[in-house]
Amino acid sequence: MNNLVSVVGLSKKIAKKQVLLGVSFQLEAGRVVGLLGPNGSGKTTLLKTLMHIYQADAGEIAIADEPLSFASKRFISYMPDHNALFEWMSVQDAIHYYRDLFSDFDSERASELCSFLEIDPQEKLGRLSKGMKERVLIMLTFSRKARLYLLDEPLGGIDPLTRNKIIKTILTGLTEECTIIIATHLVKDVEAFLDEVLFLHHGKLIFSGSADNIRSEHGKSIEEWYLEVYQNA
Ligand SMILES: Nc1ncnc2c1ncn2[C@@H]1O[C@H](COP(=O)(O)OP(=O)(O)OP(=O)(O)O)[C@@H](O)[C@H]1O
Repeated sequence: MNNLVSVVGLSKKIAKKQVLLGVSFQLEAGRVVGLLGPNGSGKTTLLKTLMHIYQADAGEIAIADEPLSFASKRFISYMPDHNALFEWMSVQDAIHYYRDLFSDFDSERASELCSFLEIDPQEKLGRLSKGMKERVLIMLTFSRKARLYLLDEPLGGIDPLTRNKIIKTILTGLTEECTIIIATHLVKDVEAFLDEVLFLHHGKLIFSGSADNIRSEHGKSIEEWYLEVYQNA
């Protein structure tokens, strides 16, 4: 099977700090991938580089067999780790904003997700709690029919009920044509539904592999394996 994402030798410096160094990995379509690592390990920087917000200093990135360029954004749906929308907007305004920006935006799906996630489209974003803002962002992200979904800490600081709804939304968004990358340090919260993992440590990829192999070859949960790999890094 062809790779949907190919990253070879990716390096990136920010403000003279080497944030990513020689990162290489390949991902097939139809996978949920955990981009895991402690605070400051480079997860957000890697997602922003895949989203073409940051330019790599070195390395090659290809998405769906095309070298990464500004045009790649047409098939990448990105959920940032904070609300990047305007506080004065209503949810409905945000839906219209996304619909105008992205030709793959599915308004019917947005409406279904608003119902499922119990989002009131008339509500102003500035008045929503953190958990409700996360629901709005996940609704917008998965209302697009993208090939690659990049989610930055989608479960950080939210209650278990909201977390379950967000996880269900992520899993119903998975098709054979797309891949979902979830950046998080909350390994336990995501490990049950990951197909692959990437472990980042001080900007280097110190482990990549399939979740099934970790369980069968090493006889460990992903969290146990994560702790062991980082203790020895
Ligand atoms: N704009 C910036 N200016 C200076 N340093 C930066 C900037 N952005 C990131 N860094 C540094 O790069 C490193 C990696 O940051 P990054 O946000 O990618 O890590 P992360 O794994 O996503 O962390 P977290 O889990 O805390 O969100 C950190 O040491 C951070 O301080």
